[in-house]
Amino acid sequence: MDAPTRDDRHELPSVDALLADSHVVRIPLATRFRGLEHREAVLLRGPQGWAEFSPFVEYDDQEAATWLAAAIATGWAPPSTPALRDQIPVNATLPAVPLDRIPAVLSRFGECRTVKIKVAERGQTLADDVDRVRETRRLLGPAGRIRLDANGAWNVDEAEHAIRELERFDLEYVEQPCASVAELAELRRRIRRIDVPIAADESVRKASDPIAVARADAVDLVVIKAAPLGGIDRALAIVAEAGLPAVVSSALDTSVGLAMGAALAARLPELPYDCGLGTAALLLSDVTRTPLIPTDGTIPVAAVDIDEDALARLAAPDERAAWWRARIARCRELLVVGAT
Ligand SMILES: O=C(O)CCC(=O)C1=CC=C[C@@H](O)[C@@H]1C(=O)O
Ligand SMILES: [Mg+2]
Repeated sequence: MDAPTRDDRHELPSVDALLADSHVVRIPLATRFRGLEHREAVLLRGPQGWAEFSPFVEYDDQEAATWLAAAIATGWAPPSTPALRDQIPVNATLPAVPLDRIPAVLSRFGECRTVKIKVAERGQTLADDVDRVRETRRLLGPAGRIRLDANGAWNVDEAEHAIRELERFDLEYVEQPCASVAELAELRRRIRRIDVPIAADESVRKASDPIAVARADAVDLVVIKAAPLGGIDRALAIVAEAGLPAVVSSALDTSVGLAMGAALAARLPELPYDCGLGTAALLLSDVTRTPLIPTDGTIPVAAVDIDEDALARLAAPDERAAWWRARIARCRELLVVGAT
């Protein structure tokens, strides 16, 4: 699979065109997630509508350029395939919070039947994970679905041990239990007898070859994120080539980025799992008056109406805005180089 460079259906917009109607926002999170208390993002208005550029600040320009390709594909090119559905079932996402905070965090997501729980958090133990999963199962009841995400933090022995401890809570799947494709393959071989599927996330979105994990037969399903994979068309191509069931998930985006995720989920031929697109519930504010917070466990597939007042209210400090604009210019340059 080639890295995304430029889309043949549109010229790469100039830096001036990209920044002409751009707004850098800094949004407080309701719950610390991924070590973050604020989420920074740039909203860009292209001829096709609003797009989001929000690679995490620690990512290098090469990795961030793929997110810019996704934003350009959204704001500057019409979708190339039709949507197949207009509502997307989503999961609640539970950060590694203390037990007494679980009900408050889950209540932000409304009536979701599925919860993804973060495990293997730095500074915590397996006992903390067991307690968090047990409490969530108690709150959700036996019909609810529970999936875990370890963000690659376990080695193979730790992952095997943890999954054997946690499987009694009835797990839908475990996302990225180990970091490398080789470890995932080894883990999958070891736990073959217990019925806990393994999903790849970082092994898809951060890999130079996003199909390698599927080719190695190392996982049962893939997690797909539109922004880090260069946009909807490229993500659809990756799912088709991987030949595995896919879960569309967010990058902790604003509702504009979530709308791109929903548009991707709407275009997958099959959608067997609830998607990780409920994360507007983790933000204390958003760039629209109608944020994509789940209602009855779903979000709609639709463009988002931007609230200009919110853009002003959430505007990032000047030095952060300048940093993001410079980043966009550098990333665009990388897309130009990649295209020649
Ligand atoms: O999948 C979900 O339920 C929500 C999205 C989510 O978990 C993530 C969003 C952004 C960054 C990641 O650390 C994290 C993930 O690893 O999947
Ligand atoms: Mg993940």
